[in-house]
Amino acid sequence: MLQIDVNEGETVEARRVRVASLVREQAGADLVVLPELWTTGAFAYEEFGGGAEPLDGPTHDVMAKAARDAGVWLHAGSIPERDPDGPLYNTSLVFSPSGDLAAVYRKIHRFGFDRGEAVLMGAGEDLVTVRLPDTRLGLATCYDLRFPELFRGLVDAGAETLVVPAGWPERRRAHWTLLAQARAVENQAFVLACGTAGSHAGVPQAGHSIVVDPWGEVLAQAGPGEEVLTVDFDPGRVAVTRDRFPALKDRMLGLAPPRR
Ligand SMILES: NC(=O)CCC(=O)C(=O)O
Repeated sequence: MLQIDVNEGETVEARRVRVASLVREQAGADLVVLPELWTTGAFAYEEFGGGAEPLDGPTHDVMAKAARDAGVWLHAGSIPERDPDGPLYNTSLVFSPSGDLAAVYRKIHRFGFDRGEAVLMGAGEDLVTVRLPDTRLGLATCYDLRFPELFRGLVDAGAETLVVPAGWPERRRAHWTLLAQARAVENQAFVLACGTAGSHAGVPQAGHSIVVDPWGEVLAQAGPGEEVLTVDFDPGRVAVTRDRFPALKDRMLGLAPPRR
């Protein structure tokens, strides 16, 4: 996971080139993950319009090439997407090792309540999973981490590794670690939660990207600054955990609401 520093002292163009080179350095990895809105910064609301790009825009092109050059699956984090026929979206892109766009996920839960992303961007409507050779990824973005029903939907669709690019603020770092572990334990899945470092629009970022296993153990956690967090895990542990402790099979679906 590449925990990118999103300070304002760097242009979007320079950051794209720098991040592409970091991706290339990961040749030999199976999967590389980037954070949410790392081009503009997740809280740089004024930059969303100017920084927005179509799905086949410059970030797509640079990241497709980086994935191909490195020969890795690449979750390229998210971009502010300009849909020619609609609003902006906070959209994640996943590339195969041959550089093909394998999946697109538009963030479903927008952050900001009555301001920021919540009013500037449209809400995605579709759950997205991606088949990799050894696991199925389930895609979510940042604030989505607070909504367990989204993750249950991904698990029902076969997800075993839940990938959460984020731009999580330092102020709520305790929630970040707790929620990443909760989503892993309740879904008996790996959680790869990749945040940003630095500060933008006056919002210090939490960093502390985290990898949690299906038993809720933290396999690796980054510090506060820019960092490449490398972790080795066996995706087969999901099936073993679900088999030995089959709590997911005890779900009681369709419970009736209380009578009064
Ligand atoms: N970019 C985001 O979705 C921020 C989410 C956040 O700050 C929170 O859930 O807390």
